[in-house]
Amino acid sequence: MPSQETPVDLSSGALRAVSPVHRQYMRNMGIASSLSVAIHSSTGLWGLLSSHKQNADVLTQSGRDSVVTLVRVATQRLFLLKAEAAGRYREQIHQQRTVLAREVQERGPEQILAEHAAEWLQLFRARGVALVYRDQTSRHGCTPMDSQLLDLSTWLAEQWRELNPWATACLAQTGYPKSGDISCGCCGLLAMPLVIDVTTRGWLLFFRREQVEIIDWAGQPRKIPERVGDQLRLTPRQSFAVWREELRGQSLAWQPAELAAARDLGDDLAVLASAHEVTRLNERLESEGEALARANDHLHELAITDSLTGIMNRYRIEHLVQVALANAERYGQAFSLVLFDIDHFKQVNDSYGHDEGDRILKTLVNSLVPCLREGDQLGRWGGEEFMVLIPGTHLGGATEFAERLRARVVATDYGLRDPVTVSLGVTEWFPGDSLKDLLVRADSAMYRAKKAGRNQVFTDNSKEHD
Ligand SMILES: Nc1nc2c(ncn2[C@@H]2O[C@H](COP(=O)(O)OP(=O)(O)OP(=O)(O)O)[C@@H](O)[C@H]2O)c(=O)[nH]1
Repeated sequence: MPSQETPVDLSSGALRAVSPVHRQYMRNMGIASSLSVAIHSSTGLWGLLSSHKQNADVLTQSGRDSVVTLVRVATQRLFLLKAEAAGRYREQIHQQRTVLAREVQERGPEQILAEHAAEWLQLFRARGVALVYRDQTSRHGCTPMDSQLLDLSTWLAEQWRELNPWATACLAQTGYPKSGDISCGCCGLLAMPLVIDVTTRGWLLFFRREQVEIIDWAGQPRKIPERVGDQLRLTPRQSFAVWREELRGQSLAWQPAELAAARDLGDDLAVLASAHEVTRLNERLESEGEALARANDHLHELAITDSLTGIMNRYRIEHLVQVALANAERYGQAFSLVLFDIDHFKQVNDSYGHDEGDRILKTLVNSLVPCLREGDQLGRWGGEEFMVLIPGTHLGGATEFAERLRARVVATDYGLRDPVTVSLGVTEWFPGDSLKDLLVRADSAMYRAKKAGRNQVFTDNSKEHD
């Protein structure tokens, strides 16, 4: 045979020399003939059927072929059973995914896990399942504690950047530094990374407890090398006496089908989690938007309202007069203004106090509001001075209205010894008027009413005579 670097694969060779180690083994075991048939699965050597005989015996070709055929038939049956079991498992996982697909976005991943935990524990032959994301944990069954789960997921995120599941039957052998702190007895971990959004990662974690495995070998299976001269030689097993091996610190191994199932369920859970996040975010934005709109309305209301009397403030009534002016210029819509001021209000304050003065202001406003027609606008011009904008009304009608206001003020009971009266100035819009023109005329009319003895209505129609 030509010398070469790599050993020659003789697995399918029918006739080949028996290795010296095997001959030694046969001598050790006191056997003179042996027959071994390899069992291959799609992924490689799966097992070996081995039989021995004490006396030397030559198996005929047909005898050998029969044994090989029998092994093949049995192997096929075995793999068929395994494939059926895998099919049933896939079907169960498929059912779980169908259920998840029907989940509504109102339910968070924690709730979904809580509902399915029992089934998933059974499907994954696990003792505990946990979900870790956004520094929150939710767990079911036998799992490490919350702080340990957070620590474990941080470590996993550093170690495992892939989007496939990561699994071990023995956490202590993975290099996880805090595996000794985990006291729940779980040593097997299947961890599926969840991609919730660009920045948020989570973990779906399944835990298995230690499973002490006792294996009875036909003889010590490990071949121990022995030094012969300056060479190392393998010493094959010495007898068929049962050699018992006890495997500790390991969980059941995670099967490829279980890893695939964890990936499918994890992906579904991640999709549900991100859909849930989007729904929550929208709800929050909506309610924040509504709160903001309410706050804006409130601010606007505050900005245009007189805090003492609750009617419009000067800013607002002045704005409305400007709007009326623009409409009057464009469409010729008439309007009038009444400006009035409480007479000797300083005396009211001086005699009864400022609080009492405030009360008079409020009482006066309340008594006047019922006199207003729809469209009339009453505002506080400042201090004890008020303005009424009367749309669609000429000077005559506005003067009658002002007179009614005056009479109403006098007729109102303020609970004071002295009567409360107002002096009123009335003016009407004329084409070409500016806001200032209107205000000057209304003010001068009111001033003349004061001058004439107060508690009177005066008009300023000076423009009419211009
Ligand atoms: N209580 C109270 N008083 C106010 C308020 N705003 C203005 N005043 C008072 O109203 C009074 C107005 O006094 P003056 O401008 O001298 O006028 P008057 O006493 O009403 O006299 P005439 O206008 O000439 O009839 C002052 O004493 C102000 O302090 C207010 O919101 N509350």
